[in-house]
Amino acid sequence: MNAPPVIDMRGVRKAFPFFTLEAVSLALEPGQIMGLVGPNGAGKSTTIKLLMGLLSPDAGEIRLLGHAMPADQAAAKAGVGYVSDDMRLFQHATLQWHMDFIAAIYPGWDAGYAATLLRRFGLRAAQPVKSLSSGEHAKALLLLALARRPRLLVLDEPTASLDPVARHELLAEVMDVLRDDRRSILFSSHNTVDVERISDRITFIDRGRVVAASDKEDFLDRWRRLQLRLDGPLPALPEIVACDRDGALATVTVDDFSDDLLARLGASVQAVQRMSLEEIFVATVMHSRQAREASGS
Ligand SMILES: Nc1ncnc2c1ncn2[C@@H]1O[C@H](COP(=O)(O)OP(=O)(O)OP(=O)(O)O)[C@@H](O)[C@H]1O
Repeated sequence: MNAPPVIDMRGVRKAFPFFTLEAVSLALEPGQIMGLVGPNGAGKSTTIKLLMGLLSPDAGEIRLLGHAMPADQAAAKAGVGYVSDDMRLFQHATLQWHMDFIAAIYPGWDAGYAATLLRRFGLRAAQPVKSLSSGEHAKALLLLALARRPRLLVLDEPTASLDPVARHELLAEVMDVLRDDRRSILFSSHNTVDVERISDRITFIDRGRVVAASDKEDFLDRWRRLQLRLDGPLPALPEIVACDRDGALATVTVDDFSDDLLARLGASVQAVQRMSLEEIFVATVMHSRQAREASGS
């Protein structure tokens, strides 16, 4: 029998006075890492707070490790390590105090791994939390979540306050977690380089809606930027997402690229370029905004 999804959100809606998260569905299988990517204010943190039972949905269903949320959140959270950048530790206590506190609550606490992470992250257990820099604070939160060895890690913008070296170390640790193929990770970011590096699944979200969701490799395989020389108008093909034309020369962005598409373009193709996840993200968001503006939604 297949293991149930670790995250299963269906048709979730949450309305705030100036923002609505609408029809959000997410599914994450055991052993996978999903990047939830969106611009500022897209609804990433709101989605994660709904998933963690910190907000109640107006509509839709949420299951976390098989438990209905928010009703069964105590059972679900025993298996989830959650870190967000608005979390605060006890300012006057040391990191060691926090490690002892978490170890007393969670039976899965791995003291050896915590000691390894302390060294790797360059943290000192005896240091009071109030004297940590913001990057050290972020690393301390991650250490406390990782060393519990949870089945699911939920990381809201885990690399936002880290320098490039610390980001690299953190992502290496995160990937290490997945050596155990029953563990899974959901992390949100607007850093597409990080997401491209470590994700299996990617969900793009913009203005409260999921605008694309796919395996990372599918995204990278499907999208291309074409340099064309055209004699007449560009044919209206469904794969064309954007076109920047200057006389006979055009740069065309396409989704669902194929050799057959090249034949249907009826143009002289000067170059076919693969696109980075960042370019795909920007093209997807701009295309979805144009479609929404055209339909008035
Ligand atoms: N408790 C709340 N009450 C009212 N509005 C809220 C509340 N929480 C979030 N919002 C609004 O919901 C929208 C989405 O916020 P959210 O924090 O989910 O975005 P985000 O994608 O995580 O953004 P960022 O990358 O900037 O952190 C924003 O416009 C925000 O103002």
